[in-house]
Amino acid sequence: MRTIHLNSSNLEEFQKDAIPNVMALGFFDGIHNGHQKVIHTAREIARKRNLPLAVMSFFPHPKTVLSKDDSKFDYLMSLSKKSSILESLNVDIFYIVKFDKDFCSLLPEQFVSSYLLDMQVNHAVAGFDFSYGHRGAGKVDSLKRDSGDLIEVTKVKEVDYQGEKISSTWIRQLISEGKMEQLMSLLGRFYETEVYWEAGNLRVSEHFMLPAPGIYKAGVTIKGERWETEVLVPKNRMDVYLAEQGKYHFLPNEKLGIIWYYRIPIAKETEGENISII
Ligand SMILES: Cc1cc2nc3c(=O)[nH]c(=O)nc-3n(C[C@H](O)[C@H](O)[C@H](O)COP(=O)(O)O)c2cc1C
Ligand SMILES: Nc1ncnc2c1ncn2[C@@H]1O[C@H](COP(=O)(O)OP(=O)(O)OP(=O)(O)O)[C@@H](O)[C@H]1O
Repeated sequence: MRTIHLNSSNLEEFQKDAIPNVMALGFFDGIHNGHQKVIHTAREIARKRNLPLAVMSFFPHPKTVLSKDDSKFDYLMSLSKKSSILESLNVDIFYIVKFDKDFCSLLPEQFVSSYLLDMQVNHAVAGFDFSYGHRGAGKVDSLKRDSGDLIEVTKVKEVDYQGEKISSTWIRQLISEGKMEQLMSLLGRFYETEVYWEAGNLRVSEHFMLPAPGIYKAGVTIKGERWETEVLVPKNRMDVYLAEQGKYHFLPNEKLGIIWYYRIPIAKETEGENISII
């Protein structure tokens, strides 16, 4: 899979380089079951039309550019984690478009012309609520018209769970409430946080979330190895502590994956205490 960072200054070079493709569109933070439906639909069309499958996503998240509130945005995964999952879904080209003030002021037709038609998109696939162009004025139902009827469009119906739309926002909320056991139904897997060893602590990597403070049953993965243990998330939600952490010898900046299963209920009286499982 080729990963290409697109922006207004290198766009022309990649327009020249582009080949006819089928493209899935959206931010895809977490690559949940709704996102997977969009990507699988696009992959099926690409296979039938014997064209490469592209995914076009944006970075940073539109909300960090559009909203006045500059509080930290809770990404579910880093771009490299998103890239490795897209590769496992047999995506051929992953475009990451720089989402900045200039980009977000593009009119819908301008976005379709420069980022889809000029990038040789023959067939676009997006979910029912995908929006594009200034103020999100472009909707998936207007995409074919905005392309002058040159792009075939497939709209993916809402994928819901118990009647609610599966969304990255819902997943962020469940993680912040520590309801990790519910994520399998929305993500199709347990949520995994990347952490790294620094100066005697396991710190959360950028663009990953930690669950609410508490003690969790979790899987730990490092260099292909995996074992089950308990993991403490303290109130500062910056570091994590593995049960019997002292017995491991991690290298500086060594990365681990924490796969969260469920929060272990603890008796009320010990709630506030400095729980030591180390
Ligand atoms: C080229 C382009 C420009 C966009 N400009 C805006 C914008 O000015 N305002 C906006 O609210 N959304 C804009 N969006 C839509 C955002 O990508 C996002 O879908 C929208 O903010 C709704 O977010 P949601 O996924 O949380 O519903 C733009 C999208 C694209 C592809
Ligand atoms: N539950 C869903 N069912 C069908 N399509 C979806 C679903 N959720 C998102 N999509 C589609 O997947 C693509 C990526 O979605 P995107 O990440 O932009 O939105 P989201 O998952 O709703 O995230 P957020 O909650 O942050 O807005 C878009 O085309 C969107 O329409």
